[in-house]
Amino acid sequence: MFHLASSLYTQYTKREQYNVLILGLDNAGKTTFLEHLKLLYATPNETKKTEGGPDTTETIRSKRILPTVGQNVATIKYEGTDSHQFANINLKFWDLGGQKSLRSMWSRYYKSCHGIIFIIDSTDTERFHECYETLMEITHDQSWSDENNGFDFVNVPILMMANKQDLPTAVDLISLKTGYFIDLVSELEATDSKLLPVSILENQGLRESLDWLVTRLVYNKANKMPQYK
Ligand SMILES: Nc1nc2c(ncn2[C@@H]2O[C@H](COP(=O)(O)OP(=O)(O)OP(=O)(O)O)[C@@H](O)[C@H]2O)c(=O)[nH]1
Ligand SMILES: [Mg+2]
Repeated sequence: MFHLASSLYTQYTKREQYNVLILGLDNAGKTTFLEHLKLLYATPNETKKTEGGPDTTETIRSKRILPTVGQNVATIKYEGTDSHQFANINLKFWDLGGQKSLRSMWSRYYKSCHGIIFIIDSTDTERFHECYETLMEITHDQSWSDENNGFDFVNVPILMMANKQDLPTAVDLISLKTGYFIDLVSELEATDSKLLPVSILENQGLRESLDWLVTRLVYNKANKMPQYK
């Protein structure tokens, strides 16, 4: 009885926290994305920002973002587009360096993550195959295997963001799905995944992307319990 009461108390007074990894090749836009999120959403210790908020695009453009060596971490208070849905959720993001020599470090974070955001530079057609191979390595990594649960494959939702859609050379979503990434779409069929077009720099599609991810994180709770903070 005490356990039941205490777990109900926790559920109603604490926020759920989900850990999300931001992965992708170097120059995809991962750190730019994290910087945008920090401007778009309040942090757990802040109150809600003023109506309208800062102009994220101009603020981000004025920042000099260097290639990441190591990690950037930030936690935000999630607010869905529909404010009644999914209240009391924190998202903790890890933005990891995407250079080839740094990718072997990613798997250390898989066990503790609840979801993955994989960012693709939609203009970098020469490296689409590398994107595909990198995603396949992530989903088949042995760190996911868990004898207790019988998993030997990725068991968290994967949101792929086809970034830099503001540029004229960007490949659009349909062409990506039916052309360059057709194998990817069929390989990931059984996985909880989605490919969405975005422009991080222009702040296009970011809230919608997070809404999809949060819905899936909550749906996957039975496999990966959130932390309560
Ligand atoms: N045009 C355009 N440029 C973008 C967009 N998002 C990011 N960039 C640019 O892409 C470049 C790389 O961005 P980063 O955020 O540093 O990329 P990263 O994925 O963190 O790279 P690593 O840290 O090396 O793994 C920067 O010059 C950004 O301004 C976008 O939506 N549109
Ligand atoms: Mg970076």
